[in-house]
Amino acid sequence: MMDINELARVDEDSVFGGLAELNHEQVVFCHDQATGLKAIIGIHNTVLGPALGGTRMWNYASEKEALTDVLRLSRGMTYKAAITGLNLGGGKAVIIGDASTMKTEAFLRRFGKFVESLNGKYVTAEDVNMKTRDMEYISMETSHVTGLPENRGGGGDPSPVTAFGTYLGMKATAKKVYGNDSLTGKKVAVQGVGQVGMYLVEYLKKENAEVFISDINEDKLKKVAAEHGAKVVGMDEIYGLDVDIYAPCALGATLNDTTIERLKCQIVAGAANNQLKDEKRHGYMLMDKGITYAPDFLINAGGLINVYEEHLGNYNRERAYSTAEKIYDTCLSILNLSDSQGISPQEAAIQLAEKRIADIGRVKLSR
Ligand SMILES: NC(=O)c1ccc[n+]([C@@H]2O[C@H](COP(=O)([O-])OP(=O)(O)OC[C@H]3O[C@@H](n4cnc5c(N)ncnc54)[C@H](O)[C@@H]3O)[C@@H](O)[C@H]2O)c1
Repeated sequence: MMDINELARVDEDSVFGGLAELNHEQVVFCHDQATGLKAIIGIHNTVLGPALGGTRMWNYASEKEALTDVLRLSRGMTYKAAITGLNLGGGKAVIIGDASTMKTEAFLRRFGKFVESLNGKYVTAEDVNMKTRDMEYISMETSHVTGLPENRGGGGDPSPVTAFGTYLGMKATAKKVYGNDSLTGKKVAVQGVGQVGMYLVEYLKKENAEVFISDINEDKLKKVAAEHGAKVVGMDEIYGLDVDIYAPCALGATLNDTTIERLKCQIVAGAANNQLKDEKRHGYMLMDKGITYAPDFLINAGGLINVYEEHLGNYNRERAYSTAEKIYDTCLSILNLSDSQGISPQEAAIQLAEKRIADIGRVKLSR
């Protein structure tokens, strides 16, 4: 299989090149003149189950950029579900446009009709710029939707479960690196104190870690600093801090040539998706610096676990937390595999995920 970073180099005009190289099953282009809807649904793999993944609405600079995003994101969902032991495939949708002006009821319901036309092969949920209210409109046209509000039988905000899983992944990595998983007295730099970051800070402070935070949003910084006694640092300063753990909880690609050079930590463990700018190269660059990386798609899987619980029916938050607890053991076994095989933790995680898909795929074909 081609390295994900090769995707950007696939022939500009070759849509099928991108699909074939990342092994996508199907990509659906949705267009509706009346509402102005332009969406792409990427179905990467459905061997383990229906392709569940959120819908992201973004003002993409080009259609090519939107396609690249949906291909990368849907592939990530396949691995996230597989490594977490869920019976789900990987999918994602992107809607091209301005979320602040275009999301009318008709627009969202038209998108719901497209989701419905796939007969459950793709199940949607929230992602960037999509809220539980939007899911309610989508649900008026399709039952293949999760992330509904709690008063509609849904699982509500998945962020606390994501933060819990990330915290356990961080502890498992500490166990591997320091021989015990206590974070007491450890210095942890949390980049981004949004929905996930603020809950993560709460877990860390409860365990008496020393927490440093950065964010572009001054109000969030003030609130989290006041509530949990975290120390505010500059947006750029966070990379060079003398800390034990760096937890990226804002955007992707913050682990790159420039930032890795500056890191002084022994562990990177955070919730952001696609933290490694170049999955392969930067995974190994961290290893060469002696920094242990907790694979992002594994330790941030709490949110997917939460919507999976909802998808199964009779949503039960306790069950979601108890499934998320398994992230600790899975993370440790991946770090051990990475050690024994001399490969990066990200590569080890992808290997394990692909093995589960292959094994279960054979079971499904057997008589
Ligand atoms: N919410 C979930 O359940 C969930 C699940 C899996 C993965 N994730 C990933 O975790 C990350 C955080 O998700 P969230 O739901 O907390 O999002 P959010 O939008 O609530 O929080 C992100 C925070 O990062 C801040 N930020 C943006 N750029 C920054 C920068 N350069 N430096 C410092 N802070 C910056 C924002 O101001 C915001 O407060 C995202 O990458 C998301 O894809 C979230």
